[in-house]
Amino acid sequence: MAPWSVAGVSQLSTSPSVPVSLVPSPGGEEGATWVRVALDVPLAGLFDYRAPAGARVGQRAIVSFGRREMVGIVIETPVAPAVAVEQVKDVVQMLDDLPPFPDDWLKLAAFAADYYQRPLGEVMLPALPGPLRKPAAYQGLRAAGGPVARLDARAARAAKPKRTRRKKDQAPDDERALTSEENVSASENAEATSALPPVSLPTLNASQQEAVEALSGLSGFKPVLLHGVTGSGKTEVYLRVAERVLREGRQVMLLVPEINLTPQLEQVFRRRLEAIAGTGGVAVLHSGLADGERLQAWLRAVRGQARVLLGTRLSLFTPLPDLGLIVVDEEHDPSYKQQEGLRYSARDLAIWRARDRGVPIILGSATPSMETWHHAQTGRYLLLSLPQRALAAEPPRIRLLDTRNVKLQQGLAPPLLQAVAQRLEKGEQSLIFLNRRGYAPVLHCDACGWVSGCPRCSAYMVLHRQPPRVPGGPGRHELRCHHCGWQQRVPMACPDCGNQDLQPMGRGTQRLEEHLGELFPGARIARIDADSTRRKGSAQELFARMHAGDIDILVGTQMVAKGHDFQNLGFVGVLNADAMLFSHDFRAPERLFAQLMQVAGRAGRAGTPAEVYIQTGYPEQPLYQALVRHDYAGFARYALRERESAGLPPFAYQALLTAEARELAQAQAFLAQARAWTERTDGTDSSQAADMSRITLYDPVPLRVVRVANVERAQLLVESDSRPALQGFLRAWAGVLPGLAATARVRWHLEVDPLEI
Ligand SMILES: Nc1ncnc2c1ncn2[C@@H]1O[C@H](COP(=O)(O)OP(=O)(O)OP(=O)(O)O)[C@@H](O)[C@H]1O
Ligand SMILES: [Zn+2]
Repeated sequence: MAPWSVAGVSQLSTSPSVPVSLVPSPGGEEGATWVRVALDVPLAGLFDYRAPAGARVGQRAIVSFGRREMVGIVIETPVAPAVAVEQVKDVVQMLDDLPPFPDDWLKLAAFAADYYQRPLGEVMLPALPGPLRKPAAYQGLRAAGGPVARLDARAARAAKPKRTRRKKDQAPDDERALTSEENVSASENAEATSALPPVSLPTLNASQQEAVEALSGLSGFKPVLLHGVTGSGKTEVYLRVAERVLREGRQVMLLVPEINLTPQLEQVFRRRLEAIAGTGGVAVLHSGLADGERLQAWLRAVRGQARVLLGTRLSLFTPLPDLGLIVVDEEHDPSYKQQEGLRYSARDLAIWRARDRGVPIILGSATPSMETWHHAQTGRYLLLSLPQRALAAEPPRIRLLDTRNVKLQQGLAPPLLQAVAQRLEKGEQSLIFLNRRGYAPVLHCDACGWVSGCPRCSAYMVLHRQPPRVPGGPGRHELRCHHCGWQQRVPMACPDCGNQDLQPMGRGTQRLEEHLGELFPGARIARIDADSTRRKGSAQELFARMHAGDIDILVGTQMVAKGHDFQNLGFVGVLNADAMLFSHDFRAPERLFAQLMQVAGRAGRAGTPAEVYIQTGYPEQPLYQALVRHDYAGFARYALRERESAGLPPFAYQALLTAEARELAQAQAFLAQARAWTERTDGTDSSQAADMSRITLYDPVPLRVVRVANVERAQLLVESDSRPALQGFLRAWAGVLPGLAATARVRWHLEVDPLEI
C-alpha cells in the first residue's frame, strides 16, 4: 500500500493525464486576456473565453454557452486559446463580488473530479450556493451587484440603526429570499460573546478525558477514529476539542449525517461554541435551507466570520480559510455518500481535505464502517475508545425473540407485548422499530395469486392508508410504488379473477401503528416515517413530542434509529430485521448490525435499565449473537475475515458502471462493449496494459429491481486490489464511455467506491 493512500481516497494525482492545471500560466494573474473556464455541463474539459478586462484563476465569470448564459469558474489563464482566436467569445461579465476561490479549494475540486471521473465544472458549480451560480442573480436592476453585494449592503444597513430597522427596509420578495433574519457583523459578535450566560460543562469521565487529551496533543494531519458506544458522550469530546481549536483562532468543520431531524444537536453546538466564537459564530448548512440562508451561512464561513461550520455532506465543499479541525460524526452513515450527480463520499473527501490542509480529522461512531475500522486496526488511524456510557452504568440488555415456535399476535411476539405493557405501567416510553413504511408491502389475491405489481417497475406497489379527510373519519387506502412514485386506487376486485376479497400481505409502520392502537387502547401512539413527516416541520414536532414525554409508544423507521438522545425510552422492539440478513449486497450485514446497534442505543440513555427485544427466525446467526454481547469488535473481526477471504472492500477497490435504457438488451449491450474495449490492447500505452492485469471486470448483470419507471437497468462491476491501478484504468475508460453510450443510446453513470451493489 502506498504511503499516501488514506481511507477511501488516493492522492491528488499529479500525472499529466489530469486535464486541469491549477498553476497560473505565464499569461500572468492580473490583466490576462484568455481564460479557461469550468462550466456545469456534462462535457469533459474546459472552455476558452476572452476576458478583455483581465481575470484571475479562481474567479467566477458569466459566459455564454450555446444559447444560454452560465456562471463558470476560471481554472487557467493560458497564453493562447486552444481553438482559433476568431472562435473565442468574450466573457459576458467577470464577477468580482467574491475574491477568487483559494488554491486549496480548487485543488479539492480537481481531486474530486479526477477521482470520481466527472467534469470539473460538474463538481465545482453544484457545490456553490444557488445564487452564486445563477446568471439571473446578476441581472436586472434589483440584482445590481449580485446577491453577495446585496447581502453586504443589507448587513451594513442592519448594523447601524439597531432597533428600528425591521419592517422599514424590507427587501422586495426576490431579494428577501437571499437574505435571512439575523445578519450579524463581526463587531457585533464580539459584543455578544461577553453577554452570553456561562455554560456549565459536565465533568469528563476518564475515557473522555483521555480522548480529549490525546486529541489535543495532535498537530498536523492525523485521522482518528473515536469509537464510542452509543450514549458514551462522543459529542462532549468533539466539543472540548473544538473549543480548543477555536481558542487557537482556527475554524472547525463538523459534519453530521442529518440536521433537520436533530435540532437539539444544533442547539447544543451553538450554545457551547458560540460562547467562544461569538453569536453567529456557528454557521449551519444543510439541504433544508432556502437559497438565501444557505448563501449567508456559506459566506460567513468563507469569510472566516463563522468559526464553526456545522453541516451535512454538502458543506464539505465550503472554502474555510482557517480550517484547523474536521469532525465527521457517525462516519459510517450512508448519507455521507451522494447518490446522484457527483457520487462522492463526503467522509472520504473530508479525509483528503484534512490531509491536504495538514489538520487532524476525527471520525466518530459506535459502529464504524469496515473501511475505517480496518484502518484503525492496522494502525493507519489512531484509535480512541469510549467503552462506557456517559450516564448509564449498563448498556441496554438485548434479547433475541425466536419467532419460529411462537404464536405471533399481529406479527408481535407475546414477550414483546408484555414488555411494552410493563413500560407503560412504569410511565416509560417504548419504541417499535420497523424499517418498512406504508400499510402493507403488497396487496394479494388469495384465490388466484395476483399481487399488486407496479405497471412501470419490476416491484410491488405498497398499500398505503391515506389520512382521513375529516378528523376521525375513515381512512382511504391506495397503492403506491416506492420506486417511481406511481399511485393508484385499490382495485375493488382482483383484476385477474374478480375475487373481491383482496388481502394486505405483511405489515408496514401504518398497520403496526393501527394494531398497537387496538392492543393498547389507552396509550398515546405516534409514528415517525417518511410519510408522517412529509410536511415541513412535522418531524421536529413529532420528535419534540417524544422528548417531552407526550408519546408512550413510538413506531418508526430508520428515521428514529440514530442520533436522538431520548431520556425516558425504556424499551425498543425490533421487527423484521431478518429481511436484511440474507441480502445479495455484501455490505448488508454491516448496515444491519449498525442499524440495530444504533436503534438499541436509543434506549436507557438516562441511566434507567432498558431492554431491547429483536424478533428473529435466525437467533443463532453470528450477527445477532454479537449484537447480544454488544460486541462490535467481534462482529467486525468476523465480517472483515469474510471480506478478506472473498477479496472484497476494504481489501479491494471497486467501481460500478450502470446503464439505463428502454430495453434491458440495449443497456447490457453497452456494458458488454464497455467491457470489450478493455480487451482491445492496441499497445499504444504500455503502462495501461500493465495495469490491466490488476483489473477485474465482471459480467454485466441486471439490477435487482431491473425496471424503474419503464427504464431497464444493468450494471458492470470493476474491481482491483490496487487503487492507483483502478484509478488509472477508470481515467482511460471514462474517456471512451461517452462515445460508446451515445452510439448505444443509453444513459450511464460511473460510481467509484459504490456503497450498494
Ligand atoms: N461527562 C459527562 N457527564 C455527564 N453527562 C454526560 C457526559 N458526557 C456526555 N454526557 C451526556 O450523555 C448523553 C449521551 O451523550 P452523547 O449524545 O454525546 O452520546 P453519543 O456518544 O453521541 O451517543 P450516540 O452514538 O448514541 O449518538 C448526553 O445526554 C450527554 O449530555
Ligand atoms: Zn413504479
